[in-house]
Amino acid sequence: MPTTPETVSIHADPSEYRPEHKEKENFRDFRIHNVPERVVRTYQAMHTNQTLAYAKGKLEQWSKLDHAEMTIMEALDKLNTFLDESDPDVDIPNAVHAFQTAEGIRKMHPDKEWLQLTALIHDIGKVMAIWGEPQWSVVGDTFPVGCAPSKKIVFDAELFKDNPNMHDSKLNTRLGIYQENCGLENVIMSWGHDEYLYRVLKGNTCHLPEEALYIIRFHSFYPWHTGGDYMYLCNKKDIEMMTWVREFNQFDLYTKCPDIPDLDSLKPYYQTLAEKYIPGVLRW
Ligand SMILES: O[C@H]1[C@H](O)[C@@H](O)[C@H](O)[C@@H](O)[C@H]1O
Ligand SMILES: [Fe+2]
Ligand SMILES: [Fe+2]
Repeated sequence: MPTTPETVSIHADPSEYRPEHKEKENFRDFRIHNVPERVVRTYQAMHTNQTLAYAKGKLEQWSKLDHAEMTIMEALDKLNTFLDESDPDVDIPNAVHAFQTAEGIRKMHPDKEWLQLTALIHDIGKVMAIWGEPQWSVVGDTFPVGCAPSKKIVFDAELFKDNPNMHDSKLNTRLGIYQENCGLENVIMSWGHDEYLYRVLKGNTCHLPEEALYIIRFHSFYPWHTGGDYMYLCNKKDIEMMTWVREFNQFDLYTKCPDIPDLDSLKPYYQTLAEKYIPGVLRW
Protein backbone atom coordinates (compact mmCIF):
# COMPACT_ATOMS: atom_id res chain seq x y z
CA MET A 1 0.00 0.00 0.00
CA PRO A 2 1.53 3.35 -0.97
CA THR A 3 2.45 5.58 1.93
CA THR A 4 1.51 9.16 2.71
CA PRO A 5 3.70 11.88 1.25
CA GLU A 6 6.98 12.93 2.76
CA THR A 7 7.12 16.44 4.17
CA VAL A 8 6.69 18.84 1.35
CA SER A 9 10.04 19.74 -0.15
CA ILE A 10 8.98 22.18 -2.73
CA HIS A 11 9.42 25.30 -4.77
CA ALA A 12 11.08 23.44 -7.56
CA ASP A 13 11.27 25.70 -10.59
CA PRO A 14 9.53 24.12 -13.57
CA SER A 15 11.27 26.53 -15.93
CA GLU A 16 14.34 24.35 -15.52
CA TYR A 17 12.33 21.65 -17.21
CA ARG A 18 10.74 23.80 -19.88
CA PRO A 19 12.76 23.84 -23.08
CA GLU A 20 11.67 27.00 -24.89
CA HIS A 21 8.75 28.90 -23.58
CA LYS A 22 6.99 32.10 -23.09
CA GLU A 23 7.91 34.02 -19.95
CA LYS A 24 5.94 33.30 -16.78
CA GLU A 25 4.20 36.68 -16.80
CA ASN A 26 2.67 35.92 -20.18
CA PHE A 27 0.62 33.01 -18.86
CA ARG A 28 -2.98 33.55 -17.76
CA ASP A 29 -3.31 36.95 -19.35
CA PHE A 30 -7.07 37.45 -19.00
CA ARG A 31 -7.19 41.04 -20.20
CA ILE A 32 -10.31 41.01 -22.28
CA HIS A 33 -8.65 42.26 -25.48
CA ASN A 34 -5.82 39.75 -25.29
CA VAL A 35 -7.77 36.52 -24.92
CA PRO A 36 -9.41 34.54 -27.69
CA GLU A 37 -13.16 35.06 -27.86
CA ARG A 38 -13.82 31.39 -26.98
CA VAL A 39 -12.36 32.09 -23.53
CA VAL A 40 -14.65 35.04 -22.82
CA ARG A 41 -17.66 33.13 -24.10
CA THR A 42 -16.93 30.15 -21.85
CA TYR A 43 -16.55 32.30 -18.73
CA GLN A 44 -19.55 34.40 -19.61
CA ALA A 45 -21.77 31.30 -19.72
CA MET A 46 -20.14 29.87 -16.59
CA HIS A 47 -20.50 32.97 -14.46
CA THR A 48 -24.09 33.44 -15.57
CA ASN A 49 -25.30 29.85 -15.17
CA GLN A 50 -23.34 28.37 -12.28
CA THR A 51 -25.72 28.91 -9.37
CA LEU A 52 -25.94 27.09 -6.04
CA ALA A 53 -28.87 25.01 -7.28
CA TYR A 54 -27.07 24.21 -10.53
CA ALA A 55 -23.89 23.00 -8.82
CA LYS A 56 -25.85 20.91 -6.31
CA GLY A 57 -27.84 19.28 -9.11
CA LYS A 58 -24.74 18.42 -11.13
CA LEU A 59 -23.00 17.02 -8.08
CA GLU A 60 -25.91 14.72 -7.48
CA GLN A 61 -26.21 13.70 -11.12
CA TRP A 62 -22.54 12.91 -11.75
CA SER A 63 -21.86 11.37 -8.31
CA LYS A 64 -24.04 8.43 -9.29
CA LEU A 65 -21.10 7.22 -11.39
CA ASP A 66 -23.47 5.61 -13.86
CA HIS A 67 -22.03 7.06 -17.07
CA ALA A 68 -19.33 4.60 -18.08
CA GLU A 69 -16.92 1.90 -16.95
CA MET A 70 -13.26 2.14 -17.91
CA THR A 71 -9.74 2.25 -16.53
CA ILE A 72 -8.05 5.53 -15.69
CA MET A 73 -5.74 5.22 -18.76
CA GLU A 74 -8.73 4.61 -21.04
CA ALA A 75 -10.32 7.77 -19.69
CA LEU A 76 -7.12 9.71 -20.37
CA ASP A 77 -7.18 8.50 -23.98
CA LYS A 78 -10.58 10.16 -24.40
CA LEU A 79 -8.83 13.52 -24.04
CA ASN A 80 -6.63 12.91 -27.09
CA THR A 81 -8.81 15.21 -29.15
CA PHE A 82 -10.30 17.40 -26.44
CA LEU A 83 -9.54 21.15 -26.63
CA ASP A 84 -10.28 23.26 -23.56
CA GLU A 85 -12.05 26.48 -24.58
CA SER A 86 -11.35 28.29 -21.32
CA ASP A 87 -7.60 28.11 -21.51
CA PRO A 88 -5.74 31.05 -23.08
CA ASP A 89 -2.43 29.15 -22.89
CA VAL A 90 -3.26 25.77 -24.40
CA ASP A 91 -4.48 24.98 -27.87
CA ILE A 92 -3.27 21.39 -27.99
CA PRO A 93 -5.29 18.37 -26.81
CA ASN A 94 -5.64 17.92 -23.08
CA ALA A 95 -4.01 14.47 -23.15
CA VAL A 96 -0.76 16.18 -24.19
CA HIS A 97 -1.06 18.68 -21.35
CA ALA A 98 -1.48 15.71 -18.98
CA PHE A 99 1.87 14.21 -20.00
CA GLN A 100 3.62 17.59 -20.03
CA THR A 101 2.51 18.26 -16.45
CA ALA A 102 3.41 14.75 -15.28
CA GLU A 103 6.84 14.82 -16.93
CA GLY A 104 7.58 18.23 -15.41
CA ILE A 105 6.82 16.82 -11.98
CA ARG A 106 8.75 13.62 -12.64
CA LYS A 107 11.83 15.63 -13.51
CA MET A 108 11.70 17.81 -10.40
CA HIS A 109 10.15 15.27 -8.01
CA PRO A 110 11.55 11.93 -9.18
CA ASP A 111 10.84 10.34 -5.80
CA LYS A 112 7.13 11.27 -5.68
CA GLU A 113 5.31 8.77 -7.84
CA TRP A 114 1.96 9.71 -6.36
CA LEU A 115 2.44 13.35 -7.41
CA GLN A 116 3.47 12.33 -10.94
CA LEU A 117 0.32 10.26 -11.33
CA THR A 118 -1.78 13.05 -9.84
CA ALA A 119 -0.39 15.34 -12.53
CA LEU A 120 -1.16 12.87 -15.28
CA ILE A 121 -4.78 12.45 -14.25
CA HIS A 122 -5.68 15.84 -12.76
CA ASP A 123 -7.76 17.01 -15.76
CA ILE A 124 -9.41 13.69 -16.67
CA GLY A 125 -12.71 14.90 -15.23
CA LYS A 126 -13.05 16.79 -18.51
CA VAL A 127 -14.41 13.56 -20.05
CA MET A 128 -17.77 14.98 -18.96
CA ALA A 129 -17.59 17.24 -22.01
CA ILE A 130 -17.23 14.22 -24.27
CA TRP A 131 -20.42 12.87 -22.73
CA GLY A 132 -22.31 16.07 -23.54
CA GLU A 133 -21.72 18.43 -20.61
CA PRO A 134 -21.17 22.01 -21.90
CA GLN A 135 -17.63 23.34 -21.46
CA TRP A 136 -18.72 26.07 -19.04
CA SER A 137 -19.78 23.22 -16.73
CA VAL A 138 -16.50 21.32 -17.09
CA VAL A 139 -13.44 23.53 -17.62
CA GLY A 140 -12.08 26.83 -16.33
CA ASP A 141 -11.35 28.23 -12.89
CA THR A 142 -13.74 27.31 -10.10
CA PHE A 143 -15.26 29.43 -7.31
CA PRO A 144 -17.58 28.83 -4.34
CA VAL A 145 -21.29 29.14 -5.10
CA GLY A 146 -23.77 30.25 -2.42
CA CYS A 147 -21.78 33.36 -1.51
CA ALA A 148 -20.48 36.49 -3.22
CA PRO A 149 -17.83 36.08 -5.93
CA SER A 150 -14.33 37.37 -5.25
CA LYS A 151 -12.71 40.16 -7.24
CA LYS A 152 -9.91 37.73 -8.05
CA ILE A 153 -12.11 35.63 -10.30
CA VAL A 154 -11.08 36.00 -13.94
CA PHE A 155 -12.65 38.99 -15.65
CA ASP A 156 -13.01 40.54 -12.21
CA ALA A 157 -16.35 38.96 -11.33
CA GLU A 158 -18.06 41.33 -13.75
CA LEU A 159 -19.57 38.51 -15.80
CA PHE A 160 -21.79 37.59 -12.85
CA LYS A 161 -24.35 40.32 -13.31
CA ASP A 162 -26.91 38.00 -14.92
CA ASN A 163 -26.40 35.18 -12.44
CA PRO A 164 -29.69 34.91 -10.48
CA ASN A 165 -27.83 34.22 -7.21
CA MET A 166 -26.37 37.73 -7.34
CA HIS A 167 -29.87 39.11 -6.76
CA ASP A 168 -30.61 36.85 -3.79
CA SER A 169 -29.78 38.52 -0.48
CA LYS A 170 -29.07 35.17 1.22
CA LEU A 171 -26.49 34.23 -1.38
CA ASN A 172 -24.81 37.45 -2.42
CA THR A 173 -22.96 38.28 0.80
CA ARG A 174 -19.38 37.56 1.79
CA LEU A 175 -20.34 34.37 3.68
CA GLY A 176 -23.65 33.59 2.01
CA ILE A 177 -24.77 30.15 3.23
CA TYR A 178 -21.42 29.35 4.89
CA GLN A 179 -19.95 29.72 8.36
CA GLU A 180 -16.65 31.44 8.98
CA ASN A 181 -13.75 28.94 8.52
CA CYS A 182 -16.11 26.06 7.76
CA GLY A 183 -13.47 24.33 5.62
CA LEU A 184 -13.45 23.98 1.84
CA GLU A 185 -14.71 20.42 2.06
CA ASN A 186 -18.02 21.92 3.22
CA VAL A 187 -18.19 24.48 0.44
CA ILE A 188 -20.06 23.83 -2.79
CA MET A 189 -17.85 24.81 -5.70
CA SER A 190 -18.99 25.74 -9.19
CA TRP A 191 -19.41 22.45 -11.04
CA GLY A 192 -16.44 21.25 -13.08
CA HIS A 193 -13.75 18.65 -13.74
CA ASP A 194 -12.04 19.01 -10.35
CA GLU A 195 -14.96 17.92 -8.19
CA TYR A 196 -16.03 15.27 -10.68
CA LEU A 197 -12.69 13.43 -10.74
CA TYR A 198 -12.49 13.74 -6.95
CA ARG A 199 -15.87 11.98 -6.69
CA VAL A 200 -14.84 9.31 -9.20
CA LEU A 201 -11.71 8.50 -7.19
CA LYS A 202 -13.60 8.47 -3.88
CA GLY A 203 -16.23 6.15 -5.37
CA ASN A 204 -13.71 3.61 -6.73
CA THR A 205 -10.56 1.89 -5.50
CA CYS A 206 -7.85 4.53 -5.21
CA HIS A 207 -4.70 4.42 -3.06
CA LEU A 208 -3.54 7.96 -3.75
CA PRO A 209 -2.82 9.97 -0.58
CA GLU A 210 -5.15 12.65 0.71
CA GLU A 211 -2.84 15.35 -0.67
CA ALA A 212 -3.38 14.02 -4.19
CA LEU A 213 -7.16 14.03 -3.84
CA TYR A 214 -7.01 17.53 -2.44
CA ILE A 215 -4.89 18.79 -5.36
CA ILE A 216 -7.33 17.25 -7.83
CA ARG A 217 -10.33 18.76 -6.09
CA PHE A 218 -9.05 22.33 -5.84
CA HIS A 219 -6.45 22.79 -8.58
CA SER A 220 -8.75 25.14 -10.55
CA PHE A 221 -9.59 27.31 -7.54
CA TYR A 222 -7.22 30.09 -8.66
CA PRO A 223 -8.97 32.93 -6.76
CA TRP A 224 -7.93 31.02 -3.62
CA HIS A 225 -4.60 29.26 -4.29
CA THR A 226 -3.17 32.08 -6.40
CA GLY A 227 -5.44 35.04 -5.60
CA GLY A 228 -5.33 34.48 -1.82
CA ASP A 229 -9.08 35.15 -1.45
CA TYR A 230 -11.75 33.14 0.39
CA MET A 231 -9.45 32.53 3.36
CA TYR A 232 -12.47 33.06 5.61
CA LEU A 233 -13.92 29.78 4.31
CA CYS A 234 -10.72 27.83 5.04
CA ASN A 235 -9.82 25.74 8.06
CA LYS A 236 -6.45 24.49 9.27
CA LYS A 237 -6.42 21.56 6.88
CA ASP A 238 -6.98 23.86 3.88
CA ILE A 239 -4.06 26.04 4.87
CA GLU A 240 -1.81 23.01 5.21
CA MET A 241 -2.90 21.55 1.90
CA MET A 242 -2.51 24.82 0.05
CA THR A 243 1.25 24.33 -0.12
CA TRP A 244 0.73 21.19 -2.18
CA VAL A 245 -1.84 22.78 -4.45
CA ARG A 246 0.53 25.66 -5.12
CA GLU A 247 3.46 23.39 -5.82
CA PHE A 248 1.38 21.36 -8.23
CA ASN A 249 0.10 24.53 -9.90
CA GLN A 250 3.62 25.57 -10.95
CA PHE A 251 3.74 22.52 -13.19
CA ASP A 252 0.10 22.57 -14.31
CA LEU A 253 0.63 26.09 -15.60
CA TYR A 254 4.23 26.53 -16.65
CA THR A 255 4.79 23.25 -18.47
CA LYS A 256 2.21 24.32 -21.05
CA CYS A 257 4.10 24.58 -24.33
CA PRO A 258 3.76 23.59 -27.98
CA ASP A 259 6.41 20.81 -27.82
CA ILE A 260 4.60 17.51 -27.86
CA PRO A 261 6.26 14.71 -25.89
CA ASP A 262 6.37 11.19 -27.34
CA LEU A 263 3.31 9.87 -25.56
CA ASP A 264 3.72 6.26 -26.68
CA SER A 265 7.15 5.95 -25.14
CA LEU A 266 5.94 7.47 -21.84
CA LYS A 267 2.79 5.39 -21.49
CA PRO A 268 4.31 2.18 -20.03
CA TYR A 269 5.81 4.10 -17.08
CA TYR A 270 2.52 5.77 -16.23
CA GLN A 271 0.53 2.62 -16.89
CA THR A 272 2.50 0.96 -14.08
CA LEU A 273 1.80 3.87 -11.73
CA ALA A 274 -1.88 3.79 -12.64
CA GLU A 275 -2.15 0.07 -11.89
CA LYS A 276 -0.44 0.55 -8.56
CA TYR A 277 -2.57 3.43 -7.29
CA ILE A 278 -5.84 3.22 -9.23
CA PRO A 279 -6.22 -0.39 -10.31
CA GLY A 280 -8.84 -1.93 -12.53
CA VAL A 281 -12.00 -0.68 -14.16
CA LEU A 282 -13.60 2.38 -12.58
CA ARG A 283 -17.21 3.50 -12.54
CA TRP A 284 -17.58 7.00 -13.99
O1 LIG B 1 -8.51 26.99 -18.41
C1 LIG B 1 -7.93 26.25 -17.42
C2 LIG B 1 -8.22 24.78 -17.57
O2 LIG B 1 -9.59 24.52 -17.78
C3 LIG B 1 -7.70 23.97 -16.42
O3 LIG B 1 -7.92 22.60 -16.56
C4 LIG B 1 -8.22 24.46 -15.10
O4 LIG B 1 -7.74 23.64 -14.08
C5 LIG B 1 -7.82 25.91 -14.92
O5 LIG B 1 -8.28 26.39 -13.69
C6 LIG B 1 -8.34 26.77 -16.06
O6 LIG B 1 -7.87 28.07 -15.91
FE1 LIG C 1 -7.73 21.55 -14.65
FE1 LIG D 1 -4.28 21.14 -16.09
